[in-house]
Amino acid sequence: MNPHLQRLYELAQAPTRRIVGLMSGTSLDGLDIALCRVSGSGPATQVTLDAFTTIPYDEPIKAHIRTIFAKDQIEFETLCLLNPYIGRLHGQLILDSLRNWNIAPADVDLIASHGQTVYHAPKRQHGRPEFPNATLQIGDGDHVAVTTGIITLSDFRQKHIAAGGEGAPLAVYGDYFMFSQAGENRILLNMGGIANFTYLPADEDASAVFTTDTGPGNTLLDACARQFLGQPFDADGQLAMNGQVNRPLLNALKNNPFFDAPFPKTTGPEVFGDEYVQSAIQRSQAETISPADRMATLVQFSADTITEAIRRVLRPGEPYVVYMSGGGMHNPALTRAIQAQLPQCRFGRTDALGISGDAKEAVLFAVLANECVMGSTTSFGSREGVPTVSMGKISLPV
Ligand SMILES: Nc1ncnc2c1ncn2[C@@H]1O[C@H](COP(=O)(O)OP(=O)(O)OP(=O)(O)O)[C@@H](O)[C@H]1O
Ligand SMILES: CC(=O)N[C@H]1[C@@H]2OC[C@@H](O2)[C@@H](O)[C@@H]1O[C@H](C)C(=O)O
Repeated sequence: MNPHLQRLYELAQAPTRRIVGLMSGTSLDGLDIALCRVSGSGPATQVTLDAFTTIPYDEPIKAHIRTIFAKDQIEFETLCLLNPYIGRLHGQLILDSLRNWNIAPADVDLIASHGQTVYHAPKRQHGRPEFPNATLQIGDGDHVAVTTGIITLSDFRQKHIAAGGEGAPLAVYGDYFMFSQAGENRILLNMGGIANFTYLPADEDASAVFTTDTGPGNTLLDACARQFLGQPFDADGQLAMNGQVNRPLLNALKNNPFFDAPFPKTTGPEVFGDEYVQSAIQRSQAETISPADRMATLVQFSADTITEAIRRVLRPGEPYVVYMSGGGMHNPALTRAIQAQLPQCRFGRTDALGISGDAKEAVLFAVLANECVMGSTTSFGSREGVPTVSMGKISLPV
């Protein structure tokens, strides 16, 4: 028997698995690496986050990824080259981090690798009835496994699509297991490049639980910061807080059928990118507004679409707690605008629940890898978009 298959068999029976979860999201800011200990499975999952780091991508890497990222037309050679390149890069960054943490690679049981999303195309978006939902993550798991010598699970989203989902959001699987709490209505709000939230009702009814994207989180704010500040993001919302919301532009930005579509739904920078903003600016004749006003309006756009989505699940008179995660929780212009519109909710961060909001998505993939190895599949009822399925492909190091 292949000794790695034997190892997987033993891991599934061990009380705890040490899993490195990876996430590199739509912000292209870098690779999130979460060193986790995971025990149990399904709703009995317990996670301890032992270490976490974000390793920023250097500018040449960001530039390479941007040449193909969320674009309809690309140079095929670049896509082909980046697939193994990113896998090896991620493998190397894991080895560097383990060295910093004084952990030997042999003491890590599994890597759970999300890869880099380069294109996301649910049916609603591509509109071609003969084709299914589709999404593409690169950074092949075989390269991660061979570079590190650690069994690697990767490419989680394809199985979700194969089983009837859109390939995202997958957060529901981790959020329900880690954060559902009887007696408290919870909203887990993640503000990355794209924002999403998970609804966790106080009665813990799995069939009512779901995660949905709401639209842009930071992606348009970051593009505006690159253009006007020459910075990767508007640090602490400084530019936004010096501007005024331009109502005609805000209304033009909000005029998109995605926002009225039923939950759960997904989107990406393929829709909400530079061209989207340019078109809204032209339609609202906002060409001459200041950079600060543009940033303030984009922040309001993210905040309005997030809060309008969340309000659709709130029952009048009931208390809710919103636990924030993702880089957007560090932008006070965004968080204040959101809080002002949800007086029915108390706000905190997932840190208060034991998992840092910066690490939450990387931890999610460790949980998904654990589910795959443990063979557990929790039913979320018959809701479309949340199939009962395990996810991840297994790459062996030799
Ligand atoms: N101090 C700060 N002030 C303002 N914005 C910040 C700050 N810190 C982080 N951010 C925002 O957070 C972003 C990074 O967020 P995050 O790492 O959650 O994105 P991601 O993982 O790429 O997202 P996704 O969930 O879409 O995959 C930055 O690009 C920036 O917009
Ligand atoms: C296709 C893709 O990579 N989607 C990401 C992205 O980043 C946030 C949002 O859009 C979410 O749908 C998803 O990631 C999280 C981890 C998810 O699947 O839950």
